[in-house]
Amino acid sequence: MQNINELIENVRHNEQIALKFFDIERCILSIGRCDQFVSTLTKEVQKQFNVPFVWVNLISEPPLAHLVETLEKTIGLRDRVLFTRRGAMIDAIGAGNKTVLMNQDIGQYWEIIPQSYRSIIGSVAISPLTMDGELVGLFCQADQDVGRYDPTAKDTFLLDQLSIKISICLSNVTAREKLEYLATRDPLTGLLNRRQLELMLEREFTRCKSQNRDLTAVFVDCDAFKSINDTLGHNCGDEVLEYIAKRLLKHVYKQGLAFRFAGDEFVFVMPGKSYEQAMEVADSIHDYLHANPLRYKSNLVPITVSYGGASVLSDSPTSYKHLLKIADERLYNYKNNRKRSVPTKVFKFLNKIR
Ligand SMILES: Nc1nc2c(ncn2[C@@H]2O[C@H](COP(=O)(O)OP(=O)(O)OP(=O)(O)O)[C@@H](O)[C@H]2O)c(=O)[nH]1
Repeated sequence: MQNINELIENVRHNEQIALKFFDIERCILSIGRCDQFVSTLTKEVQKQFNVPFVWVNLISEPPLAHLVETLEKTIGLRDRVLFTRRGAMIDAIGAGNKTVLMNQDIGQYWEIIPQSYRSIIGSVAISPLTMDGELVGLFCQADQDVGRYDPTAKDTFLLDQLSIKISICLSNVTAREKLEYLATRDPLTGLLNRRQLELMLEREFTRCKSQNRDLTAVFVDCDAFKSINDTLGHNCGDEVLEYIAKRLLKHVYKQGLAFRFAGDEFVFVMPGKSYEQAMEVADSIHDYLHANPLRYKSNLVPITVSYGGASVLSDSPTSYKHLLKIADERLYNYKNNRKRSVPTKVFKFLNKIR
C-alpha cells in the first residue's frame, strides 16, 4: 500500500516538475536573441526550482561562434555564461552525453565554473547541450548544499529532459541569430554592412543633433587596391580587406562602430567624439597599416589608406547623408593630394613583382 502511495506521490511530483519545465520552455521558446535567451533561461530555472547558481557553458566555435561577441558584451550575463573548450566539457561529463551530478572534487573542473562560485558551491548538476548530436555546451545548476546534487542518491532523468528542451530552444535562437548576422554583416570581413551604417547613422544623427552632442563619421579607403588585385590576385585583395577591417575594429572598438561601405571603402562612426578625436583614430589606423605590411605568401604587401571625416558640431550637416557626403569629399581630396606621394611605396612594390 505504501508503495502505491509513494508511486502516486512520485507521479504528482513529476507532474509538478513537468509543469515547471513547460513554463521554462514557454518563456524561452520564442526568444530571438541569445543574450535574452541566456538571461531568461538561467533566471527562470533559479526561480522555478529555487537553485542559487545557474549558468551555461558554450563553445566559441561554429555553430555558436557568432554568439560570442554579443554574449561577451552583455554586462548582465557575468557568471551566467562562460565560453569554454569542448575538451573541458567532455572532461566534466564524459562521453555519455547525460547529466552528471557531483559533490566531490568539483575543483578539478574549474574551467566550467564561474570564478566567483568556485569556492562556494557544494554540489553541481551538469547537463549536456547538443546541436545535431554534437556537444556545444553545458547547462549547470549548483547549490552550497552538498546533498542537493548528490550522485549516489539522485536520478537524472528529469534533468536530462530539461537539457533536451534547452538544447532545442538553443538551436532555435542560434538559427535566428545566424540569419540576423548574415543580414547585417559583410560576409568577407564580418563588419556591419552599409545598410546598418545608414540605419545607425540616421538614429544617432537625430539624437546627437537634438542633444547638441558631437558625432563623427570617417571614410577609410585602401590606396591602389585595384593594382593589388591585378598584380597579386583577388585572394590577396580579399586578405588586404580583411586585414584593414581587423585594424578598424581594433582601433574603433568601444568608441564607435566600423562598417564596410563598398569594395575597398570602409566607414567608422564615433558618437560623442569630435572631428579631431576621430581623426586621431584614423591617423593611428593609417600609421599601423603603413608600418605593418600584410604577409601574403612570400610577399610583404605594403598597405596605405586615405581617409576623410566630418562631424555634426564642426560641419553642421543637414542630414546624416550630408554628413557622409562631406566626409566622402574630404577623402577624395585627401586621396588626390596624396596620389603622387605616399602610395608610391605600394606602386614601387607592385612594379617590382609584376
Ligand atoms: N579582392 C576583392 N576586390 C574587390 C572586392 N570588392 C571590390 N573589389 C575591387 O576593388 C577595386 C576597387 O578599385 P578602385 O575603386 O579603383 O580603387 P583603387 O585601385 O584603390 O583606387 P584608388 O582608390 O584611387 O587608390 C575594383 O577593382 C573592384 O573590383 C572584394 O570583395 N574583394
